[in-house]
Amino acid sequence: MKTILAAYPGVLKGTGSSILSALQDLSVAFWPCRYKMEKHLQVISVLQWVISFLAMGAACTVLLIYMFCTDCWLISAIYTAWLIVDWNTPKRGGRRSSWVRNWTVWTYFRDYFPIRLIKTHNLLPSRNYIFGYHPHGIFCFGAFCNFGTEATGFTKKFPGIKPSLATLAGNFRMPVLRDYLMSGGICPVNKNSIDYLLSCNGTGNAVVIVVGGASESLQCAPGLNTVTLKNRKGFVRLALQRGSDLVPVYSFGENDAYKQVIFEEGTYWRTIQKRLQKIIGFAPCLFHGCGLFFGNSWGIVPYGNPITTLESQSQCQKLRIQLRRWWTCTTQCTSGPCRTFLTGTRPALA
Ligand SMILES: CCCCCCCC/C=C\CCCCCCCC(=O)SCCNC(=O)CCNC(=O)[C@H](O)C(C)(C)COP(=O)(O)OP(=O)(O)OC[C@H]1O[C@@H](n2cnc3c(N)ncnc32)[C@H](O)[C@@H]1OP(=O)(O)O
Ligand SMILES: CCCCCCCC/C=C\CCCCCCCC(=O)OC[C@@H](CO)OC(=O)CCCCCCC/C=C\CCCCCCCC
Repeated sequence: MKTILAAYPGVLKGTGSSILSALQDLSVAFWPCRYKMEKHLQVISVLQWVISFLAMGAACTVLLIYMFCTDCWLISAIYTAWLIVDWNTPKRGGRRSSWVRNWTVWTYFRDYFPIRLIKTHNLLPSRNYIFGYHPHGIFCFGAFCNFGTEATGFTKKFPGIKPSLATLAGNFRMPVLRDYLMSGGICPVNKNSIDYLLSCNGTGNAVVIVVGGASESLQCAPGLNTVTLKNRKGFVRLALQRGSDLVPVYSFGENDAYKQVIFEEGTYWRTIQKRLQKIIGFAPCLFHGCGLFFGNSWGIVPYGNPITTLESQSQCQKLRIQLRRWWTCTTQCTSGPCRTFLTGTRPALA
């Protein structure tokens, strides 16, 4: 504000200088309050989301069951009936709400880090896409903000493309959370849900898969860019089977949101973490961010480090040519890794 006011001193010379100094005093008086208010709103926006991520599913489930034991049992009964009727909606394209995706709270969420989405190539609404997103980080802030909301302007940058961020199917068994997730266009990450979007939902679909998944979140720490990709071929197989294009997406800074105690492979705690992850689906990461009131204290508020998400060129054109050669060679060989590939249906290579 001061810079703008100072930019016009020539215009307000003489009698105007007292007005200018009064305006500058006024702006100084209000400016820190406005700036602080913005920062507080940003922290609250991120904190409410992290608490929702961690506790909304469990909390709503407990509340629904508890309400059955109160005078409000009818509300629980009606919602439960709705849940049964609506059970498969998440796997059938969900229920996206542009109103929820455009909530102002997501702009404060974006500005906290800040999160930026950089477009490098156009995408065609006549095609379907699988975005391979990396890295997971702890809570996939970049994936959620860019593809679960309109805060970074996805629809403006990619007109005609509908992003569907894929997350663990277990989330869609949680009352209220399932509806909240679907409003952001978020869908289950299982095969039949992705298949539906790529083959029964028209074109212009972009299914965003955080390829490394929960196991990749166990590898994240500030400054590290470890991705879990080696044995992950399912998303490629799906793209080939459905004739969709693959788009690599990388979020620089995603791993800088929290600090994590990373246990060495083979140690007792690492084994416990991986076993738990297999059982419960999500990764029991030992992480911390900063506190709510004191900057140097520990808490679940992420560190405000920039997250820059880069959407790269659709790789399918190159991939198609390579795979055409690979497919030709595999159909002539009957042993080795090719057999694995041969068991899949023939990719729809154009
Ligand atoms: C405006 C709305 C506001 C709402 C706000 C609400 C509050 C916030 C609350 C809530 C969170 C919001 C959401 C944030 C974002 C979260 C992001 C995630 O959830 S990342 C986890 C999902 N990504 C994966 O699991 C990747 C791996 N999965 C896949 O690629 C696909 O599932 C698929 C079908 C392509 C897998 O194909 P294949 O079965 O051939 O598997 P192959 O590519 O060989 O990879 C094997 C790995 O994939 C896992 N996998 C396979 N199917 C899976 C499935 N259905 N679910 C989970 N993992 C699966 C396996 O466990 C294995 O992982 P192993 O190596 O053991 O750690
Ligand atoms: C101020 C209030 C804060 C509320 C804190 C409640 C604590 C709840 C503890 C554990 C529940 C965590 C539920 C996580 C739900 C995950 C939903 C999801 O979709 O995750 C996606 C998944 C794959 O992408 O993401 C991850 O796996 C990344 C890690 C998620 C962070 C989980 C951190 C849990 C930390 C410790 C858990 C301790 C072990 C819990 C055992 C539970 C036994 C049933």
